[in-house]
Amino acid sequence: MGSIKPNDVREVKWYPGRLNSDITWDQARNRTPNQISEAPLASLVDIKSLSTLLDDLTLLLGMPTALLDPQGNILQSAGWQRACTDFHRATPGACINCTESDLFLSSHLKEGEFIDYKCKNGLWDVVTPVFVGDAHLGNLYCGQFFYDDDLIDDSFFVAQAERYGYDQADYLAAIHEMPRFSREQVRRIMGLIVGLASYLSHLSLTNLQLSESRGQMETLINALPDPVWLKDTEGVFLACNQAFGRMFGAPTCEIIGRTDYDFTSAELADFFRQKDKEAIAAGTPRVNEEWLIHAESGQPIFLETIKTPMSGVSGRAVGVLGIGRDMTERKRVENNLHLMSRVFSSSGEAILITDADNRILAVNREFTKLTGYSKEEAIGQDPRMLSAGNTPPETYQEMWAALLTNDYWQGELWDRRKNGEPYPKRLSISVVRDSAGKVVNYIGTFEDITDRKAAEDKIRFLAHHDVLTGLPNRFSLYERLDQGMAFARRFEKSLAIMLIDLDHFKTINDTLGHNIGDQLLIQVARRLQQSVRESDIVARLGGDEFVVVLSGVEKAGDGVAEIASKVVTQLAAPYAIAGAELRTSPSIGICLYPDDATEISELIKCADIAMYHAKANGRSDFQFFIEAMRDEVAERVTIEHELKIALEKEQFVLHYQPQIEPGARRVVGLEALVRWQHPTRGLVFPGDFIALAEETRLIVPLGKWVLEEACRQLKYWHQAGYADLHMSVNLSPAQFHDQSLPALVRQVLAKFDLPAGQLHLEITESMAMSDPEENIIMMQALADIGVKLALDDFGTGYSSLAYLKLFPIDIIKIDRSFVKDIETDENDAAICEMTMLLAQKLGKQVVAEGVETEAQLEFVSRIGCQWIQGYLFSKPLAAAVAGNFIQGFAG
Ligand SMILES: Nc1nc2c(ncn2[C@@H]2O[C@H](COP(=O)(O)O[C@H]3[C@@H](O)[C@H](n4cnc5c(=O)[nH]c(N)nc54)O[C@@H]3COP(=O)(O)O)[C@@H](O)[C@H]2O)c(=O)[nH]1
Repeated sequence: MGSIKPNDVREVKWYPGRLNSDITWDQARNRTPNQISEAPLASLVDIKSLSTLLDDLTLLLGMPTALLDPQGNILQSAGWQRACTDFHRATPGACINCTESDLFLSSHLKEGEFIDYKCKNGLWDVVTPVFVGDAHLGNLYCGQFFYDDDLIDDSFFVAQAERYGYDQADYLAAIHEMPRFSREQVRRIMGLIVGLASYLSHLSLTNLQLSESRGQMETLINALPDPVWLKDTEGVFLACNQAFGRMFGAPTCEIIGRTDYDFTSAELADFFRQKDKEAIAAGTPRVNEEWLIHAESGQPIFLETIKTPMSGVSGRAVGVLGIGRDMTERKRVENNLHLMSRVFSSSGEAILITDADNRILAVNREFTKLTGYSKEEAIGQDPRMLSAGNTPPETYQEMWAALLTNDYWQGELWDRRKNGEPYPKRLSISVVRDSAGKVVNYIGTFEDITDRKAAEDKIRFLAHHDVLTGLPNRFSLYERLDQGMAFARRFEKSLAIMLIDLDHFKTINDTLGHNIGDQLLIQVARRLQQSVRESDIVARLGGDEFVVVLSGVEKAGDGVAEIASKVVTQLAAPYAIAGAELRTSPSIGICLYPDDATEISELIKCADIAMYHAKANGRSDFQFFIEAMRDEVAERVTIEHELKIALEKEQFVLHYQPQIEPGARRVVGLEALVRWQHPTRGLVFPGDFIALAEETRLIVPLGKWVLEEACRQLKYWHQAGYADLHMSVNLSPAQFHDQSLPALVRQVLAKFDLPAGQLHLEITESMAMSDPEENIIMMQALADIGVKLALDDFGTGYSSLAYLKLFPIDIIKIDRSFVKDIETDENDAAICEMTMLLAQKLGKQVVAEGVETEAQLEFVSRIGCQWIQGYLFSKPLAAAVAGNFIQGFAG
């Protein structure tokens, strides 16, 4: 050891103290500087906890101590204030110089070595390094002493005092008070300090290793895709990985220290807690299955967790380790498989699965039920075993082609059950391929379509046929007619279209019942079929309308009339139905394709017009369509239009035909008969427009006008002194069925203040019999008003006597067709007599219509007819003329 050379830090630095026994200063100086640890000491050791240790050590040693990092930053120190003295500490730059030298010195030391050196202030410091492995973590210092063999050169300290402006005396006194140690003492002290350094090295190393292994562990568990967590026995999270954090929707650092209750519903947290407790209580790993919502994805996940209880050193439970595995996909697959197997076994369709070589691998219950083959019988077989052998080979070719290109085929085949019974089936085949596109399986599903086919056939039949007669319906007729027309065009032939309507069928239906009507229609259909060739068409359009289409007709329509005549004869022959003999007759309209029309709808229209003419000409006959009829139709359209205008412009007038009581030679009443004062055609009679007005329902406003006008006129005559006169007004079917009729009658009677009994309302017999039970209600409503009801055209409408008794009618008008030939036709005379007898029996008044001759008058008077209406006395007269007639007749 040399003497102290003051002032120069560097010099001070190069004044070597003594290294520990094995190393010389020069040796230390020539070493490679220590590598500085990247891990700061403060992160490896709890520096604060060293504070007490250094304090105690300083007290014990009588020397200040300090722990510095490799850069010279003081991490912890004790006693330096005293040791350095206020003077030294107050010296700017002094410490820095010291630190620099410390750094240099210590960085060249190895673990376990120490070195002493004299500081700029002339005092000694000793330093030893702290290592972690080869890396230099920091230095432990102690110092600020003199060796006992130091010669204290006061001049050095005086110069120092001067240099730094210290009080010289004080400074020298302080210097002389500084501790003095023998080298042996310092060596021993340093043994302690080196030991402490070694302890810190080991502690740092341990902590570093611990932190490294923790880091590795974290990397490891964070790399796991499955959630992993650690809880204490209270359910507080001690650790978890990032997968777990994602599941709970929080970073791991926020989860640690908290519980399930902070992240899930209380119910779920209770469940987790319970399962944790069970695992801890069991002392062995427990597996649970849990559904929860994954916070990050928002999707429900199915988690299989293994909860392993953890024990401390003492063996006591300290917590539970949880490892979860997201089994959602597997669960979904499981569920799907379960579902598929249920679908397979409980499917209402038969299912068979084959391998790529078309050998049956599996069949379901429905397969066995449908085919009769058990699973055992079917497995291993080719599905051809099911074939009935009558499916065309093209069907199979088409099937395999579709499977090859589309992986799917659907179609209908004929198979045979095990018991030999053939049946039609609807089969769907799907091809299953592996990821390489190779066929693995064929899945066939099929059902027995016997019932469906039968239903389809039935529906097809019903769609094309009339249910009652089994004849082709309108739809089918049009289809066949279309084909027939094409055929006729090709072979230059004609078609004859006959539209057949049964005369008075409605009356038969209404009086004898629908059942009888239906029987009649069935028999008519059979007769029609028997009347023509099989190649001809017989169809029913609905109601009592039939169509017969004769094919292969020569251009001129030759032979059609003969067939039509035959049909009339056939249908007019009596029918035996329900033990009774029934009669009807047809009215037939005939047109020719292509002469009359080339469109189906137009042909039917032509036949209809012709049929209408056949009816108008007296029924039970046929009528060919002629071009002039088309004009009539056009005329009807014109009249309809003109009728509307006539109503608006009040072009109608009433004529009145007197009704006479011949014995008393007085006019008892008048019948109001409407006429149309047409602007160009003159006076038009009701026969030319009433039917059309009825069809178009214009009769309702017209009838209302007639009723009002007739009552107005009656009131006029009453006021003129003929208060006993009654007025007869005709009611059309449309008027009669209008529910507001009674109200209208009341209103009109009230308007003209007429006694109800002097208004007679005439309804035709056929109208009354069209729906007798329903009509009685309206008749009664009118009778209740007090008006009198007359049954017009009696004898023409097939009255049922039973109903006649029930009708609340007062008057019967014998139709003029019976009166006309009363003198010559015994039948007519008999009908008139019978009507009279019946009326007397029922207490009804009788009016004879159409009395034109004295003889007729004499006859009807003789049989007891009270009132007479006819040209013999007067034609219908305009109001003024009728007034004169009343006056003149009475006179
Ligand atoms: N709903 C309504 N129908 C009405 C109305 N006015 C008339 N009619 C109906 O028109 C039918 C024809 O009437 P019309 O041409 O006026 O003929 C009537 C008489 O002129 C005719 N008649 C009377 N006596 C004779 C006769 O001796 N010989 C002969 N050839 N004809 C005669 O009879 C018709 C009256 O018959 P009826 O009504 O049955 O008493 C007519 O039948 C009415 O139905 C109307 O306003 N509304």
